[in-house]
Amino acid sequence: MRDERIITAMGTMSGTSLDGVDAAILRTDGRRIDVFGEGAYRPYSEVERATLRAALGRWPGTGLNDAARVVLDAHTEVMNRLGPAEICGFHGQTLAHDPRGQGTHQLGDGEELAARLGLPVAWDFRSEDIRQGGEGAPLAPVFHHACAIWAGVSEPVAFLNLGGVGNLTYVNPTFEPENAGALLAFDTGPANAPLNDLMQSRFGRDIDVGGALSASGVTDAEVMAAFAAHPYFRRPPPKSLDRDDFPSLLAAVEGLGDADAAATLAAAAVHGVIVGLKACPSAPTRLLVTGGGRHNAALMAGLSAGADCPVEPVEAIGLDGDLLEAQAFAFLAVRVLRGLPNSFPSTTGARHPVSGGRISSP
Ligand SMILES: Nc1ncnc2c1ncn2[C@@H]1O[C@H](COP(=O)(O)OP(=O)(O)OP(=O)(O)O)[C@@H](O)[C@H]1O
Ligand SMILES: CC(=O)N[C@H]1[C@@H]2OC[C@@H](O2)[C@@H](O)[C@@H]1O[C@H](C)C(=O)O
Repeated sequence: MRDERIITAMGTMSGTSLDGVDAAILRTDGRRIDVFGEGAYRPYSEVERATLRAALGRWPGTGLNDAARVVLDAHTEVMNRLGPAEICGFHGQTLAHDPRGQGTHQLGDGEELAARLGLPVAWDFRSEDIRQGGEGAPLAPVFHHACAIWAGVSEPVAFLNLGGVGNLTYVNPTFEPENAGALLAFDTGPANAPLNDLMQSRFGRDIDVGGALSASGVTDAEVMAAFAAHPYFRRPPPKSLDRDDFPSLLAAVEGLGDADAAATLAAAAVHGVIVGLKACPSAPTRLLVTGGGRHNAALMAGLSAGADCPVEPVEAIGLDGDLLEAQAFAFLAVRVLRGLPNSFPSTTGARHPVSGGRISSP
């Protein structure tokens, strides 16, 4: 008999921005969201961030003990602040992502985390999808679908996560996620990562707060034209990216003044989304933005100018854009537990729906 009990799950996400770990509680049966619980955030310290930054691009077995300890300590700390929960979804820290080559690498040992927390931990969410021919990302789409249902959305909408990388999910809530036409998902292009890198190299700061610098500059047409010609934008979805897949973008703005460089990087992030919207099976009725980039006024203004539908933060339908990805991994953990698929041919390109993930018990 199908297990339909609603259980309390905790999820965590430490994204490509390397800012810190988000954690959140969610009650679900793995199909529908029952109720959202509390959330917590544990920023990485400067020293921890430097350790993780130095590990970017590295694969397992390459002497990552210090970085692994940073990931586990930060997760244990933030997860101990929340609870109780019956299972944890642990995404880990993505260090490298090369789905057609070496695979994907999320640093963090779920077995050790389970022992530390005394709770079952679902982890390693992406590798099985890649083994089944998928991109291994994005994985939040099935959760976006559940969010649309939870919010009572009845028309097709698009969710856009503006993290280090951008990812877009088209949701038609009239179909269940496993049915054709319900979902289309893909990474749109670089989002905040190049902007953060620019702020770091020019000002020693982490982010362009509010998008103030980006909003004060002028987009460089030549850099944009070269960026827009990148073959990624001609590739049909599903498709995914690594954090640093567009190294030439940062190099291209080197000769520009600070404001124009920032404006150009923001315009580049917007470009990927506008191209992506055109790939949707039907025009979304609204673009619901989650992730830190929704706080960047230049990104939001660029999206509003370029999209053919209203652009709003996910708060417009009652969701919390700071916690959505952590909540997603709580939801995905319960789906792993119940053997429900977390990815589909239309979200990652896998040959068939894949549950993925593994569960380690304490
Ligand atoms: N107030 C703000 N103003 C401007 N930008 C912001 C603000 N707050 C956050 N950001 C941007 O959002 C980023 C963090 O977003 P988020 O936490 O969604 O990304 P992530 O989870 O690390 O990445 P990903 O979704 O790619 O895994 C920051 O690094 C910064 O660039
Ligand atoms: C490999 C990896 O960690 N990818 C992340 C990253 O951050 C945004 C984008 O690139 C997305 O593909 C994915 O995260 C979200 C949570 C996802 O899997 O849905």
